Amino acid sequence: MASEPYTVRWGIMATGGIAQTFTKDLLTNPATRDVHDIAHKLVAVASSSSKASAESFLSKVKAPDGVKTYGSYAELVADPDVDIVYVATPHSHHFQNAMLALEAGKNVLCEKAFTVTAAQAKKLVDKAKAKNLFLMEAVWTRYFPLSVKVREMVQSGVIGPVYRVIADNSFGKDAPNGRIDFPDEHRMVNPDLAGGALLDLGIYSLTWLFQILYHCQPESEKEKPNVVGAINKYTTGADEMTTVVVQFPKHKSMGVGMTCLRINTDTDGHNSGGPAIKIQGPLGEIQVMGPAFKPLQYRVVKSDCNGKVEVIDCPIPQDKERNWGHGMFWEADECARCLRDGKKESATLPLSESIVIMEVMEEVLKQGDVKYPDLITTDVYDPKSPLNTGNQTLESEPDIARPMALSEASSSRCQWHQSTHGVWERDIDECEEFYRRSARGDDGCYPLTGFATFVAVSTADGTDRRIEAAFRNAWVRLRYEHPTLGSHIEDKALGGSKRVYSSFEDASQEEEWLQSTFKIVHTDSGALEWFNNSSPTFKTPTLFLVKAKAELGQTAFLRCPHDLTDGVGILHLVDHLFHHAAVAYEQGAKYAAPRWGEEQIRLSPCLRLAARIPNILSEAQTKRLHQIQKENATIYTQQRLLGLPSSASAGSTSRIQYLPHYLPKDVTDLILRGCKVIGPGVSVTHVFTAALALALADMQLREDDAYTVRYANQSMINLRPYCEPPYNTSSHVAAAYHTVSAQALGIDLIVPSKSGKTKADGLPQIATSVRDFFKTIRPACLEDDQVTLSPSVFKSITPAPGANPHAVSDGNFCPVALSSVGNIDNVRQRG
Ligand SMILES: NC(=O)C1=CN([C@@H]2O[C@H](COP(=O)(O)OP(=O)(O)OC[C@H]3O[C@@H](n4cnc5c(N)ncnc54)[C@H](OP(=O)(O)O)[C@@H]3O)[C@@H](O)[C@H]2O)C=CC1
Ligand SMILES: O=C1OC[C@@H](O)[C@H](O)[C@H]1O
Repeated sequence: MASEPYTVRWGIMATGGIAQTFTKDLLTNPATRDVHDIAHKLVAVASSSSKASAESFLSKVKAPDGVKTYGSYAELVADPDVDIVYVATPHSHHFQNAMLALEAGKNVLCEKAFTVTAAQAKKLVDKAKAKNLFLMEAVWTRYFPLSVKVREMVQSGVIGPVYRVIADNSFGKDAPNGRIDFPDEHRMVNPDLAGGALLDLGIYSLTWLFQILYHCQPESEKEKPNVVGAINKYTTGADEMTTVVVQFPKHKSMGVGMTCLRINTDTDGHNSGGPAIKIQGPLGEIQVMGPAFKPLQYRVVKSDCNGKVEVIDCPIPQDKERNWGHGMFWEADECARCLRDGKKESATLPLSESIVIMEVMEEVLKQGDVKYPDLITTDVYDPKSPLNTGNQTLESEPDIARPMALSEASSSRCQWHQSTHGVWERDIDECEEFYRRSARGDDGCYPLTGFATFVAVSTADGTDRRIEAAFRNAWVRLRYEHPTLGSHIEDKALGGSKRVYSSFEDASQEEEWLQSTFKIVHTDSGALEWFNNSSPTFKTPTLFLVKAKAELGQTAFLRCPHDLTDGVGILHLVDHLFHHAAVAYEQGAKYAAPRWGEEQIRLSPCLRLAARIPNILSEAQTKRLHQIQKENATIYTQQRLLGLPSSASAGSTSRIQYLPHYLPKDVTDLILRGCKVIGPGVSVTHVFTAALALALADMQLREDDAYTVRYANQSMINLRPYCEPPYNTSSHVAAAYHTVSAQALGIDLIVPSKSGKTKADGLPQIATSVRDFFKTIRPACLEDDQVTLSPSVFKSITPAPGANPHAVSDGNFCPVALSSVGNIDNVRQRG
């Protein structure tokens, strides 16, 4: 009678996609793949989000009764019934999670990519050795009988010495507008989760290069490769297309490994394009049909075969009772046999080989300038890392969903914290990054300006000096009240950007700041003319007090980088400035100077934090984002779009020109009454947007026949009211708290024919459509999509690093938008 199989007791860490697939494989009957010497038992599963997730996981995988569920990874690794932990979290988490299990004395099977850096991989290996535990990277493909057979053929010299291996593992996820069809938060493209083509998919191309060119080298001749890599980066900063050349000079061999998120290895889904992997020797080649991670067929093409290609199918055995079989059970079987035989690593993928592969990937990412955040690249183990805890504390065991948990984790980097004495810093968010990258090269920043003109009532001697002194004091006070005005963005040493604020330690520092940011300007032209034609570029918030010879009044121009405030915010700041100036003017020499060093408590957080936007979208939100992006794509692509014809901008200078329009009260009243006549809820903004579209239609070239054009635009939404207190108040107006609507507005208009009407028409109907659109995008609450999707929307329109955001790709089309700050009376609260 055959002896009882050796049974391994598994603990599953995480409840995502691959954890389910793997566990379903574990639950298949080994006899269905002709395995009788070992068996698997599922004893526990843990979710870092909640115990409920672990419970729902069990029903999804149709687990037998009696499997334990945990709401934290820490509890799983402490379970004495677990022999081995399968780590099925994103790459970003592998080092901390695997270490958590090893430290607790558990054997570990860790999903690929093993870690984010080679140093992390080495630390795991050292820990496993020190604790005498089994550790293996879950590169399941290596354990396919197909892989075993191909390695055997190579080693037996069927095609002679292998000189070259070419392998590709690419996913066709190209999407409109330069996007890739994964939300930016998805682990495939999100740098916070170590996303990118190489670590996720390219690793399989490297698996083929390595299992043939490196693994099959005799031990005594093992040669690490030279590495050359090329990377195209995606807007998130992760790699979207990567090619790796590994060269083994002593063995006269080379491998080319490719991966991409825009094109498919297998164009038609039937492998008509040929093999994903070609293993080439002088006597022929072995072709492996893709996908590289789950190959089901290989072909042997001998140089003397006269067109007779040997084709071998290797289907994955199915457990008919469970109606399942994916191919991950073979790596699980390997773990079981190693544990049974007391082996601490798998000979099929030795740990030293996993480390060399990590070194290769790290080198390629370095050559391509892909950088991951410190939190996930550190090789210092921290059991309390949010990567281990999901930011839950075991004591309270809150049952919170993942989005908030991660938001907390990454938000810790977005929180202001003191870095050195008197200096505070925090990471920036997507909104700030958008404005930062949208700056034109010749401007210091993406500028935003608020200004107001005033007339001094007094003509007494010294009034002018008193006004100057009042504005100077008011400017200092404004910065003290809104210290973020004294901050700037800079690059972090290890990638990414941060906002930095330095307080003043003495009067000379305050004076130095005033010298560079408070400017009195005397001009012979008008103030606005000076602004349009002569105002200098600036990098940090600057106040220009302009005295125009020909004008009675003076004008204060407050200029800020747009990453630091928004349209509504700058008006509030101007309002506050004038309030302080009035008080300082009144008080004269008695006006109290601020006490620096205590203002930092008023530093404003980024929008993501102020509105408590989760870092990860829920499944439903992701779906909605996708849906909206699809709808937007049709809005922007299915019609001729309305813009300024190139002739309209002929002769214009590159400087933005501000043109004031003063409407007398009777005209304003007429417009307001007209809005009401059009329909309930129709506002000036709606009517002006409609009028803008019509004016543009009037400017289009007339053709013999009338034709349809589309006015398309995404409008700005003020999110300040939806931020948490106190960020919803005017105490935090030195912060960009607005967003671009997720949905695009698309309105079709008719450009009349040459012989038709003189003007395009339909204003009431267009204004009503604009009103309806604005209704749909107005956030109902903090949890509204417009708030939650805001970072994703900003990310999707952020220019790629190094790209010129102002380059016009279509000379005939220059989009036009109307930005409205609404009723200014709402802003003027301070008199
Ligand atoms: N071998 C293979 O064929 C495949 C391997 N993989 C690998 O498996 C790993 C996981 O991939 P996959 O299952 O597709 O990913 P999923 O996003 O579907 O699942 C990941 C799981 O990790 C846990 N997790 C913990 N922290 C986070 C976080 N901050 N963000 C997201 N998830 C978190 C979650 O489980 P919980 O909330 O329960 O803790 C989540 O469900 C990756 O390393 C990937 O490379 C993926 C697909 C195929
Ligand atoms: O390991 C993997 O293989 C299959 C892919 O679908 C997945 O993205 C990747 O993680």
